[in-house]
Amino acid sequence: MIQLDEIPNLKEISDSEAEGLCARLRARIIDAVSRTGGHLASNLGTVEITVALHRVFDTGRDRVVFDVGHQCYSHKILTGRDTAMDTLRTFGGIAGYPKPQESQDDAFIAGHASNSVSVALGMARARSQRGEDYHVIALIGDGALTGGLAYEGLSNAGLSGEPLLVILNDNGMSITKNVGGVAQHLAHQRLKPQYLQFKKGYRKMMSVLPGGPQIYRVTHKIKTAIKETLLPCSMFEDMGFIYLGPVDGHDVRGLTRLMRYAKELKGPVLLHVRTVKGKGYPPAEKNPDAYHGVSRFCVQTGEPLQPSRPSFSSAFGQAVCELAAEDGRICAVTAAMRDGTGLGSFEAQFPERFFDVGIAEGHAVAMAAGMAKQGSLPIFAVYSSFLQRGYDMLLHDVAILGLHVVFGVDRAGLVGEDGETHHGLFDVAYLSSVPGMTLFAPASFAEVRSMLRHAVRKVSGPVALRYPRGGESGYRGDAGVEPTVCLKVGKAITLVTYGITTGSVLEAGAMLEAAGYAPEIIKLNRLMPLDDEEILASVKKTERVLIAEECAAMGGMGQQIAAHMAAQGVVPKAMALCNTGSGFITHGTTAELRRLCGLDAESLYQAAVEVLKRE
Ligand SMILES: Cc1ncc(C[n+]2csc(CCOP(=O)(O)OP(=O)(O)O)c2C)c(N)n1
Ligand SMILES: CC(=O)[C@@H](O)[C@H](O)COP(=O)(O)O
Ligand SMILES: [Mg+2]
Repeated sequence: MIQLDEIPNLKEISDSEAEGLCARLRARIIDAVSRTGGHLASNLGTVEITVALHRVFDTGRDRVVFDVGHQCYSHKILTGRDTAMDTLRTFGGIAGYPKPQESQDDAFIAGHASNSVSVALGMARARSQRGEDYHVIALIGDGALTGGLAYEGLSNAGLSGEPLLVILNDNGMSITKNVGGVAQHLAHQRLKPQYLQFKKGYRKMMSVLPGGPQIYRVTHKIKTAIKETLLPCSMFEDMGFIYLGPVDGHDVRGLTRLMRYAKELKGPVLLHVRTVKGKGYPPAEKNPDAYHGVSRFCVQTGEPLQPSRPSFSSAFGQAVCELAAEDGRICAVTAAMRDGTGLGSFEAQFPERFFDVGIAEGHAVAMAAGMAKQGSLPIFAVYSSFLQRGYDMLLHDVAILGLHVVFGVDRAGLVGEDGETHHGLFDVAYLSSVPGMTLFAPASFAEVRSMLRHAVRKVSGPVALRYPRGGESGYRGDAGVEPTVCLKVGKAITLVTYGITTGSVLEAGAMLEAAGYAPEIIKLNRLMPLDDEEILASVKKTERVLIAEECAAMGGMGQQIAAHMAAQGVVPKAMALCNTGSGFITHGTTAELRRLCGLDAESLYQAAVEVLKRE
């Protein structure tokens, strides 16, 4: 029996050993994720695909590009990280996505969907250009295939002539049930097992018969002509791929043979496999959406060990429902993140006004622009890091016409265990660069409600609220929608903040008070258009300022306010800009990451004391 921490050369194991290995991998994933949390259902669904991949390819040399990468746990275990799985997504532990810095077997980073074919084709082109010899594989899910970027890659790869294997893992699910015409097209693809077997045998026979290759070329042309005229073929074949499938994605024997066959084909191949998301763990098979991303849970019952808590997302979703009940123009848009953005109750109450566009954020923004132009009032709830995909549409489709589209920018700031690809650190910069954009930063559930009401009813043009993952932290007020509010009058130093950082700044203010300083605390409610009159007046009084925010330094409010101060001739004796800096931030708990970035109360207190000491 193969032990996971002593994986032999997988090229030499037998089919039955491979099946036994799959069972142990599945048990290990359930055990490890039950204790650390992470992505469960997608990893259970890709065990056989991953074992077959490792039986056929050498991932230290061949390049496997995971799409989204949330399904990489089997791969990590098979590449020497079984023990490390106990540190999954913890600060200093292994990441929940592939990371080249972690292992030579991790070909590329991952986290955002639909890029894998493009990245893989790039690798294949570099291989050809450099005259090197290794295989390139992309593993992409049917959900990721609802993202337009995937078609850009497929369209270019199909006719590239580059040997490249795209494995399409089709489980009918994105996070929730998959949507759109692509899902329907995939469902229409039927397995032609006899045809597949015949094709393989015929090709093999022709490769050994005298004159066989010439005969094969002629008959292949005839076959293709017949297929293209008489038989429906998959869009992938039309794009230029050799299409294999769909086949059973849990038959590790068959998958191994097919991948060995595909490996020998000299061109772009698409292997379409059918899997069950959550395979092998009944609670996850029954509810793959609920077990897509999980916190720690009891293996026996499948129940989470921590109760779910109220969140900014649920506050947002509830506020949208209240507004929609009063205004029939309001509709809600999601890009495959219905539950993560709190829109589940909206879909239940207003199904005809709910639009899940799949993993297609750029399309979502452009569609919302079209809706707004024609009199609807679209509210697009989207994660900050995913909205990066729609930046051009924000400018081109929404802002130039000044259309009233409302954006619920969720997961703004540090998100925690998802790490670099998912932290929402750039939205302050990219949203405040959009002409005409109104940008609010609610710091409490109550402010989500009041700011959203204002955004829907009183603001014209593009308007966004940015709010964090999870719940409130230390501040529960409702400062309304005035640009700024003074939370505490003082004279020693001006502390400026907004959003989730308000809690830590209030704590740091109390620590300063206890140390004999009297800080003045001003909270920004509205970031854009910037109105910092109250801040400048305060800095003129205190002559010292610290601006704390949970976003990247570049393009943050600290830089914008500092520039405005300078332009107004307000020059403080000392200033500190506290933010997440100019790099990417690793994974860990948000508390650990805030300490790492100096955005926890103690760090902010120390930074303020430094400012106070400077003459
Ligand atoms: C650009 C982008 N938008 C949204 C997400 C959130 N997300 C992560 S996994 C997922 C569903 C992926 O579905 P699929 O590719 O079919 O993989 P499966 O989980 O079914 O294995 C989504 C929407 C993302 N990672 N990237
Ligand atoms: C893989 C992916 O992108 C999503 O599953 C993401 O991890 C969800 O993040 P939340 O847990 O913050 O909803
Ligand atoms: Mg899927």
